[in-house]
Amino acid sequence: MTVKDEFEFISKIKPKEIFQDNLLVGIGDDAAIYRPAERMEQVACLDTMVEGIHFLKGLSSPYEIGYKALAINISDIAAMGGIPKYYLISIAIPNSWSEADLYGIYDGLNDIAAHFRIDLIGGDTVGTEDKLVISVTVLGEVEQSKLNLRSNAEPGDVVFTTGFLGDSAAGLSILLNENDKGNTEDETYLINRHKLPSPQVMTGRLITKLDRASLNDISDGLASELYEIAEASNVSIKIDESRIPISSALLNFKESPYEYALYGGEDFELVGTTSRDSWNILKRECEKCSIQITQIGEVVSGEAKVLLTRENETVLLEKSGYNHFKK
Ligand SMILES: Nc1ncnc2c1ncn2[C@@H]1O[C@H](COP(=O)(O)OP(=O)(O)O)[C@@H](O)[C@H]1O
Ligand SMILES: Cc1ncc(C[n+]2csc(CCOP(=O)(O)OP(=O)(O)O)c2C)c(N)n1
Ligand SMILES: [Mg+2]
Ligand SMILES: [Mg+2]
Ligand SMILES: [Mg+2]
Repeated sequence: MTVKDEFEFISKIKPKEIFQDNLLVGIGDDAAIYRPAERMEQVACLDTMVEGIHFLKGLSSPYEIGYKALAINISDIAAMGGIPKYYLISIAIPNSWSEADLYGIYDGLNDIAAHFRIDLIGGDTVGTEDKLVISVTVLGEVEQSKLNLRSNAEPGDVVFTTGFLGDSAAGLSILLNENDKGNTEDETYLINRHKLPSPQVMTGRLITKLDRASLNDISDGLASELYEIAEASNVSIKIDESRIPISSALLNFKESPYEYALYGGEDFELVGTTSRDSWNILKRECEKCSIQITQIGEVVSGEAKVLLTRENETVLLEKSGYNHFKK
């Protein structure tokens, strides 16, 4: 690794500002200690990004890699309706990465951490011979008995999603396939949707206030996330393709954008279900906060499956999406 001194490196990446009052011991001892808030459940998640699998060094800057590594984890906390509070980083660094690259990664981490007011409380730094690997753990809190589980869907529910879907996959396709990348405003928008996701914490918090909701963040693609909800809840989900929210940039990029929206992944938007009454409340609350949220279908009783209506024809949606071991 190109870091000259592990201890100097750690002292340089130690945050200058602490956001959470309940942090008792941060970076600098054997482990961090924080005091959990009363009447809240603790929520924890970990996702890893691997060079060559989740990003390519030539196509994403260190800043973007750091930013996304934390964003995708905050997104999992959002999918539990939680408030992200603390994070830990494990980073394995090969020789081909310079010290400046590493500080770039931490600049990206710091920016999104400051936005959500979450504190870096620890981690681990090791050298490796091959590719850079960055693992992030995020810890957060959510109100007791208000858990937005994948198993919470019930027949009669409205199926909804936030934001636009498919943009990230289109951005990746531009990055991988086009010689002149990001020449137009649309291309720049799509590439940024891929590199700098916006975890939907505020929407997750609004959903936590509802009586009951099932919720997932979209990392592997809409189809895959819907199947997870259908299987965990043992219900059928019916969606209408024409209701899937597609950005004008994606429409301009691709005549048939739905493949990206259904199977592309890495949107880091939320998809979920809730009762019709709660949906009306949620829609109003989102409108007040200028959050885009769209009904795309409904839950019906029946075996665990996902049905797609396309031009008046209803078909079984292919259970496909990103899978690390099926290429
Ligand atoms: N290697 C592992 N060891 C233990 N638990 C794991 C491992 N990989 C995934 N999990 C757990 O399996 C569940 C599903 O993981 P994953 O599909 O990666 O979720 P997500 O798509 O929301 O990031 C989560 O509860 C996660 O913590
Ligand atoms: C170079 C490159 N190739 C392909 C992809 C696409 N890709 C990689 S991982 C992934 C799915 C999400 O990652 P995963 O590790 O499965 O996240 P999780 O579901 O655990 O949140 C996708 C769509 C990419 N981002 N970069
Ligand atoms: Mg995961
Ligand atoms: Mg998830
Ligand atoms: Mg995830």
